[in-house]
Amino acid sequence: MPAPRSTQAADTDESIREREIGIEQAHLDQVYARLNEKLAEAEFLLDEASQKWQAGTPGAYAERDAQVSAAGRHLIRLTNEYEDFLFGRIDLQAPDAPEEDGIPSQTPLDPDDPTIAETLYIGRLGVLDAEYGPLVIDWRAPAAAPFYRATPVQPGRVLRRRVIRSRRRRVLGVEDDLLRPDLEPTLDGEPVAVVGDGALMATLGRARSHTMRDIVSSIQHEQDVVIRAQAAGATLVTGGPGTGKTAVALHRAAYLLYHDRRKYAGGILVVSPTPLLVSYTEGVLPSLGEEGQVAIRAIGNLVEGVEAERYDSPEVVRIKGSARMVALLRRAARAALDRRDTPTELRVSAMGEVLTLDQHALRELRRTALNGTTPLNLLKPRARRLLLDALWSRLLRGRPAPVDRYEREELQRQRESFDEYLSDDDRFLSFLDAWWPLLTPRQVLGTLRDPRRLSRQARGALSGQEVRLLADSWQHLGPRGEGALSAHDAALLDELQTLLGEPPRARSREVDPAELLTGLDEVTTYGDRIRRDQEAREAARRERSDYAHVIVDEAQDLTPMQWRMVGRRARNATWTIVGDPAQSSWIDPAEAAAAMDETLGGKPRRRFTLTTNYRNPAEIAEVAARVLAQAAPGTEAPKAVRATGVVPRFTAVAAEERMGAAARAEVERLLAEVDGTVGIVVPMDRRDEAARWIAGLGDRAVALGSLEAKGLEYDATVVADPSGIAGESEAGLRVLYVALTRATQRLTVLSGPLDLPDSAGVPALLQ
Ligand SMILES: Nc1ncnc2c1ncn2[C@@H]1O[C@H](COP(=O)(O)OP(=O)(O)OP(=O)(O)O)[C@@H](O)[C@H]1O
Repeated sequence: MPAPRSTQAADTDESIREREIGIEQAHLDQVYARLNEKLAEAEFLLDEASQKWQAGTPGAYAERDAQVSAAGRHLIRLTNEYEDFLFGRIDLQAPDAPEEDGIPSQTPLDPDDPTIAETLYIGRLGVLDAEYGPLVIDWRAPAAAPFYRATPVQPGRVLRRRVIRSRRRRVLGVEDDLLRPDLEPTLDGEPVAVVGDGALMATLGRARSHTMRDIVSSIQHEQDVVIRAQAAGATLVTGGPGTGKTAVALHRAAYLLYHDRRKYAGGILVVSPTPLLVSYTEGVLPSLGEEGQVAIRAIGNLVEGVEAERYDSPEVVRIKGSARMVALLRRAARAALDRRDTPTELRVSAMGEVLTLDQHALRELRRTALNGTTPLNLLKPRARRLLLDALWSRLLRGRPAPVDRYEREELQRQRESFDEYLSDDDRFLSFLDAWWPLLTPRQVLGTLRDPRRLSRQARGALSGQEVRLLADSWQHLGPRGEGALSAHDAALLDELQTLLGEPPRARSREVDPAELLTGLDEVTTYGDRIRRDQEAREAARRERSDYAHVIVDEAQDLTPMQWRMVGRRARNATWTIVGDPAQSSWIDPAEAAAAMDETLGGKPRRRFTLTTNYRNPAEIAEVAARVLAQAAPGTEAPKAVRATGVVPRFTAVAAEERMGAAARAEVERLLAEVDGTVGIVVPMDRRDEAARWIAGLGDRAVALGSLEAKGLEYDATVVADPSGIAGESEAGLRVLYVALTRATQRLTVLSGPLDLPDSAGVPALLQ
């Protein structure tokens, strides 16, 4: 909160501002001079390393590559960070104790001393001057914490906090908060200057684009506590819309990497609900100097090779998401071994005899093989062994048992050559492949298109109506499961993958060392080197299935099946889980909460709540709260941090056919009123229609289905057909709450006759 301003007798506000900007400019110039030296150093290292190719030994190549890669990364970081590099300053009282383990004391020697004894600058990365003194402190370092944590109630040593706004190399402005105005702090014997109206409000008022910005210069106290919380077990964060959960989660990823890079080298996975939210948030981590170690994935794209392209109806989601699917899939996987062309008899000749296993015998063998929980594809060797045993018993049938050691040894030798002979026998081998086929998850899913088959696997788990809905949702799939899938299908595929196991892979080709050398020779330009480095990291990330830390955004929407899927990637991970039950579009939040609980197992949990809404002005938050009261009675809405004086507009059309024209007119009006983006949110089945309504209005305007709006925000939003959104499913009111909380400046609610608007155009749901 902005503190009262101290006055400076002789100077005008403007000249004080200019002078203070000049002071910060001088510091920034110093920082850039140092950064330039560092850049030159990184470039030199790159050059030097790339010239080492002549050294010729494998060791020299390895060393050269390591240097190229390290210097390249350093260079990327430096050039990335060149924008808006330095953003904060704190002026501190003298500490009561010296630093311990590099962490300065946060308590003052004398709380009533107005003298500023130390000044620290905070930026995106730490920069030391040539004498190793700190020119800029990394925002994640312990010494930077007071920049975020100090409040007038608990100022610690901070007398003045300054946010510095810069573009490229120019300081544009400063915004100060005086934490102890009662003391009238002094700097070098002069009263300290205080400029501006508070940095937070200036930030919140800025126009939004289609990508999220980092909040590194204005993280608030309660958010900072979460970002820096120790990552043991699971960190659970709840908070209403706009409280910064997504922003905090991403900054926490950057913080954890800074804090313990080695520990998190195993990678951090951020699970997001939609691809739209992934692309919206993707730029935040690079802006914080972190990207390589963090994978941000939509929940539907977590399974390698699967891109969720379809949406399921809420009724189908309810079935596919439920833990009841586990038993069904287990049965389906086993049943998939039996296909129309599965052989019903095995007939081979060995040792001069024809040996046969009939359908009954084969069925018994399969039952024995399936006993236990080993993944099916890994059971093929066991199936082979059981077949050989059974054939051997057939061969021995009627023969006398061996009587002495010599006969027993002879029999053993015969058995070995019997096994050897059949293991090479084409007939036996093609029988084995047909009788115990290696299955893919898609193949098993494909078998469930058949309602009769599905109904057999679903006995006791699903009702007849549920079986029909499920089978219908897969009718478009081909016989081997080929075709577009939904995010919920992806979780089923993942479950199947576990049930089936990875079929043994073809061995990778031996690499000719000469080929490697040619590859190195080709790496000539800086761009090549960086690209190769990035490709290698990308490949490593793709292969990764066990992360060191997993962050789940919009966790309230994960179904039990999705929790199982994410859990498989986090067996040894610590967690950060952020969400808001009042925004859940999953029909049974209690079942999902239980699934989360099971996934986390015995891991210790720490809970945090975020309470301030930084997105919606109070006027919009008030309208949303009316739906919250119905959607999640008893839930407290977060407190909006600002008001704009602009109340939401309610517009109603008398006939449904007029909805399109009215929506277009409203979007046009809002485009003229705000500088940034305008989103129109409609029920899921109207999103194509809505896209036509706003066709040609430019890329500042976007049409979204209700579920696609999750986590996103726009300068202005039109929520059309609110009762349509609320009626989409049993979770519809919560989805409407999400839709109503997307705007940073303006909101229009557009109703049709079915919304039963009153004379002021306010739909029944919001009256
Ligand atoms: N400390 C802050 N300083 C500046 N902006 C902030 C701060 N905290 C949050 N914001 C802004 O508020 C908006 C909402 O943040 P975010 O999307 O992280 O909230 P959320 O809790 O995830 O919301 P939802 O639950 O609706 O998805 C974003 O524009 C974010 O940049």
